[in-house]
Parts: sequence; structure tokens; C-alpha cells
Amino acid sequence: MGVSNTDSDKTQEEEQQDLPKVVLFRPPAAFSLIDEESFTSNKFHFLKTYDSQLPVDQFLSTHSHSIKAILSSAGAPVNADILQLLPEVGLVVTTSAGLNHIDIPECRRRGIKIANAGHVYSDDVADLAVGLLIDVLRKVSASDRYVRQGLWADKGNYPLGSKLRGKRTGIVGLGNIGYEVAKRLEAFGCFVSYNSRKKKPYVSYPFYHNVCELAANCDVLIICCGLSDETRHMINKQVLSALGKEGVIVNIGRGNIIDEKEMVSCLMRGEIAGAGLDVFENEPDVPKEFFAMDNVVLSPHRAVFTPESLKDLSQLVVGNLEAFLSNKPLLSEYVDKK
Ligand SMILES: O=CC(=O)O
Repeated sequence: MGVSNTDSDKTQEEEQQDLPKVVLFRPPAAFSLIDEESFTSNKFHFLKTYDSQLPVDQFLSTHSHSIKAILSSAGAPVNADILQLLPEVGLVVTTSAGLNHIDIPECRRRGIKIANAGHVYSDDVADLAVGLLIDVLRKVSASDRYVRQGLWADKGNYPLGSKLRGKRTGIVGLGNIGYEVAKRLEAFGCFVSYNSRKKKPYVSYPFYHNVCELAANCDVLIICCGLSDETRHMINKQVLSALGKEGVIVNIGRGNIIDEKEMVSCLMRGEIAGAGLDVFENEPDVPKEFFAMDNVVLSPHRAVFTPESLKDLSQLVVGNLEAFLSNKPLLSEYVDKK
């Protein structure tokens, strides 16, 4: 007769079998940027659909009763079809600040909580937003190329850029990130106004209910809001025309908030002056037209990531999952906006 293992005799694999499972459908970008180990815990075990030979639905049915939570990221949608296969799931954690890849109404209908990256990225994104703006205005990347190509000596000085101080800047979306951008721009001597779903009682910046009116009264628009049905292509031809030919647009939100085709046309026709873009409609594909434009600064959707923000993120993700599994309050629960 065999002797059953005591707890202390269990292999690591057997111990992991007993832990609550957190499922992943795609490796979050963060996993390849810092050590994946920093997202692990002895309170849960990751199940990765992408490590299995089984079709996803079969994999989920096999494990459906042990999967208590989902770890998602901007490229890994959590939709009704997936949730339906996971009756025990009570939490979706995403490594992103944005939630546009999660079917929030379906989570609510199923009583599933959601936690996102909270404030961990706000400083870094805000820094990059201002960095992109300064780069466009002062032509930092373009003049760097000029010097490297040896054109300074051949052709003389690069054309002047434009001053940041005194610019009328419009923040679209005054959440955590938008507020951090506003504080930085104030310190640079810019005038700040904003558009949001609602006027914020805690700031005295002028509020524009209508984004087109905001654009008409600003030299710069900085897109800091999330992507939703209401904000998709909110920055359209009309808004870009209102911003005008001296106007600069910066986008650190989501590509689809701007009608990208219209933005390309406006830039080509000189109907706006420049753009600083961290996000695009069909990432990683970027409209080729931008490559020849020295008044456009491009960044590969990296505004949120620094080694420091990733370390904070890993602690937050693990903290949220552990809190949920021990019935404690989440560290960065997403609460629906009224
Ligand atoms: O874009 C990145 C994020 O939403 O975290």
C-alpha cells in the first residue's frame, strides 16, 4: 500500500497545483521588461493559455473551477465569451492604466471586480507627455538628426523652435495622468485648461465641456483620457481645424481617440503644426507618412514604462491578487464613474 505525501513532502509542482489559479491569455509587455518572477507569489499560481497545446476554450474548461482571477494587459481582451467559460473568476487585474480591452459591463453583471495599474504610471506618462511637447516645439529629435547627419556644418543652423512658456495648453481628460501633466505645464509657465466628462471641483483651471471649444482656445492639446465609445475618434477633423495651423497635438492616451487619417492629412496640409505621439490606431503599425515629417515625434507606446514604474506595478499586481484571494480590499480597484 502506498504512503501518501505529507505537506512537507510535496514537490513544488504539487504545491502549485493546490494554489488558486490566475489565468493569462498573453504575456503582458511588463513580463519581458522586468523579471517575470517579480509578479509571482506563494499565494497563487499563474496558468498561461499560451503555454498549453490545448485550444483556449478547452484549456479554460479543464481548469475553470480553479481559476479565480485573470491577469490581463492592454493587448489581451477580456470579453463576455471568455468570462462565460470562467464561472469562478471574481477579479480581473490589468497591468495597464487603460481599461478599454475589458468588457466592464459584463464584469459588473457577473459581480467581477476590476483592478488596474492605478497611479503607478502617472508620473512617467506625464513626464513623457511634456517631453514630447518640448521635443515638438523645440525640435529636439529633428535637430539631433540634423547634427548626426553632418548637416550643421554643411547647411548651417537648424531652424528655431517655439517657446513653451506662455502656451495655452488644453488637457483632454483630467484624471490622475491629466492632472500630473497639468501640474508640470503650470510649472513651465503654461496656461492650462481642460475638457473632461465633468468639471472637477478640486481645480481652478478653466473647464470646456466641448473639446472643439477647448481646441479653439489652445495652442496645444494633450490627450490624456481613456478610450471608450464616447472618446473613439473624438479628436476629429473639426477639432484639429479648431486647434489650427499653429497648434500641436500630443497623444499619450490611446491611438483611436484621434482620427489618425485626418491627423495625417492635417499635418500634410500644414493645418496643424506638429504632433508628439506615443500611441497609434494600429500599433505597432505607424502611418508611413509620419516618417518624413520632422514636426512629428514618435514613441513606441512606452510612456508608462520605466524600471521604477514596473517595479511598482509588480508589487501592485501581486498585492491586488493576494488581497482578493484573502478577502481584503483591493489596492487599486476600478470604481465605475458616475
Ligand atoms: O498605455 C498603457 C496603459 O494603459 O497602461
